Amino acid sequence: MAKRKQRKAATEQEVENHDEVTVAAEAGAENDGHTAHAAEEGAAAEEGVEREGGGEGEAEGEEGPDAAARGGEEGKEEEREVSFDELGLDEQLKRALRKKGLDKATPIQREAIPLILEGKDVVAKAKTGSGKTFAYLLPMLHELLKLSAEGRIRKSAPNVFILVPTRELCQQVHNEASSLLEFCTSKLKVVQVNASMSDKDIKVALSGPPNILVTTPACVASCISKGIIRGSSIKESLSMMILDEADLLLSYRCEDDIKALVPHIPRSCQSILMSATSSADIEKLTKLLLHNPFILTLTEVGHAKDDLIPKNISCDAKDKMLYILALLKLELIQKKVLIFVNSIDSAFKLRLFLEKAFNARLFDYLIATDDNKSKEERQANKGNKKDSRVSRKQLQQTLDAEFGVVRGIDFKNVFTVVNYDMPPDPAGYVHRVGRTGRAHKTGASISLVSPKENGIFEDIENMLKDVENRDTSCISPFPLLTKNAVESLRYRAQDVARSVTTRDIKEARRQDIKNEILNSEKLKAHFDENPRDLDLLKHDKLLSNKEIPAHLRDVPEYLIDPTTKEASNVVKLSRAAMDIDKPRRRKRMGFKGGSGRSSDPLKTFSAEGKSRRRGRKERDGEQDRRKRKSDIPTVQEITEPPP
Ligand SMILES: Nc1ncnc2c1ncn2[C@@H]1O[C@H](COP(=O)(O)OP(=O)(O)OP(=O)(O)O)[C@@H](O)[C@H]1O
Repeated sequence: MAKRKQRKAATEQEVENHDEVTVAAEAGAENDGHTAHAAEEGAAAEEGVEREGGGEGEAEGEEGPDAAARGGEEGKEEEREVSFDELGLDEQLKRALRKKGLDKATPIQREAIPLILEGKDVVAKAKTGSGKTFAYLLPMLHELLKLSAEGRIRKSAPNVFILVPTRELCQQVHNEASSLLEFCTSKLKVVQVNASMSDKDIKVALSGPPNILVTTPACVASCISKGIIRGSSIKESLSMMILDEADLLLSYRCEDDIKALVPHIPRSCQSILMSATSSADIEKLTKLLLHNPFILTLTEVGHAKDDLIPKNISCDAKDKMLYILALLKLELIQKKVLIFVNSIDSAFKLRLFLEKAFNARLFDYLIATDDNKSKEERQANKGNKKDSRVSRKQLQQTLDAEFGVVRGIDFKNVFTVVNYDMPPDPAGYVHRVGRTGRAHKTGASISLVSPKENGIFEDIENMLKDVENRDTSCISPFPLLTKNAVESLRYRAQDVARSVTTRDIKEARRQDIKNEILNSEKLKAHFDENPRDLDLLKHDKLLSNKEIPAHLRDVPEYLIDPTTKEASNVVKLSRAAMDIDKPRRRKRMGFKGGSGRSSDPLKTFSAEGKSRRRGRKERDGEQDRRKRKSDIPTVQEITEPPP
């Protein structure tokens, strides 16, 4: 009841404050919540909300305006902190949250959890890093714990499907759910299955069956078509379906797979859609899956306003290596650093360049790609119908490679995102910079902008101005890097860059694919049956293994200009203020080095495979020791998944 009063008050505030509900005002819609979010969501959602209001009486009628208030009043709501204890969650979950050190709900959690607990279908849109995963996991687990306590769990198929676009996200969501369940005494089972697993492994994972299945639409559709999951069992058991990163699902060509699932979803199933950006795809999915959904839109969708400091540096395209070297070598940006480039070859090239420039193979820097989508999509669209199956397969692989490792992934404690290459569109920028400034944390982003990229830079600036309702630029020039500092490194950068040849890049890619193959679960059976293949693969020769030129290893003191030294000291001081270098804190923040090395790449920045680590154990130990001694910045890269 108190909750209803609170919502009612918010509604009244909103009615007085028309201009905050910009979408409704622009659409010329009436001043109520239904129209406010319906205007953004399109006719389907509007109809949905109206049906909800009309069909379920007065209480439901109150919900609509509430939605608009939540969407438009986020600035005010942000100040009202709500602890998890106030949200009526199961005691076991509250304890789990306490153990994880989480106390206050983020705005999306504060708004979405009560709605989901009320049993509503919900479309929730909130910026990247706003805590959407717990916003659905917590109420979902609450419901399952309740059913379990009452002995009402149906057991012919999973009770909950969580569908995400990529296998990396499967793993991440699975880990998040497990991290909560490990503190619960009631035994609920969560599993993740994805297309890289063999049918046999999938069957084993699904035996039981688990309560919660985290998977991709393609994988669940394939399980149904192969009879691994029976449609009739889904109808009997499924009580909730969640689509996370829903704005990306359809760009992964998942529409047909989702459609194949629809006939098996029982009418009583509660559906939740989570998204970082608004798009026509969300509307399509809403129509396809949800009944009378409650649309929850938190403003500043996709952009962190107070918790992210965006900067830019103008430079020639050919000088980008020089600039990135200057930024990292002179320690002008805060670690951890996630560097985006626009192609896999560029990622390898930059990795080899930084490895040689830093003379190290461990990593505080992570290089990621995310660009090929538009190019591949264009190609796929060009193809005729006959080719469409092949294109789709190729596209899927490419898309996995580009977004799988980046969009939606919660890289722990990334402080700085660097756009070494500018993203192809503003949405790409939102997803990239969203890897920092997550939850209640701050972060920074730095974009290296060449004259050719001025167009996209302006588009991004305009988008940010619109989001923040400002006239002036939101991205300001990066102040810490002087011309002198850059020039002092030019010779060295050119020398190292020249030493990275096309052959080196090919070799690095080959090595990477080799490691993926060696670590592939899917190929394990093949290697067991064909040990000679494994042997050949293990012992093939390196194409090139050049030493790093000794004179490029360290920047002599006299080369660093005083202003840069000062800037570097400022960064170091703030690093010290954040306690990053204290061993315990480093460990908590997922930095490598020291004991207790974790193998979770999402937490540690390590993307190394198991056997590679085993094989290099000794050398790694030596490198760790060296790293602890001198805190050498280190490099690693994310590239494509195994074929
Ligand atoms: N209430 C909270 N307090 C502090 N940290 C939180 C809270 N909720 C979630 N987090 C942490 O915030 C980070 C971001 O959460 P999450 O990945 O759910 O964001 P998201 O909104 O799904 O982002 P994206 O759209 O990029 O996927 C995670 O590391 C998570 O553990």
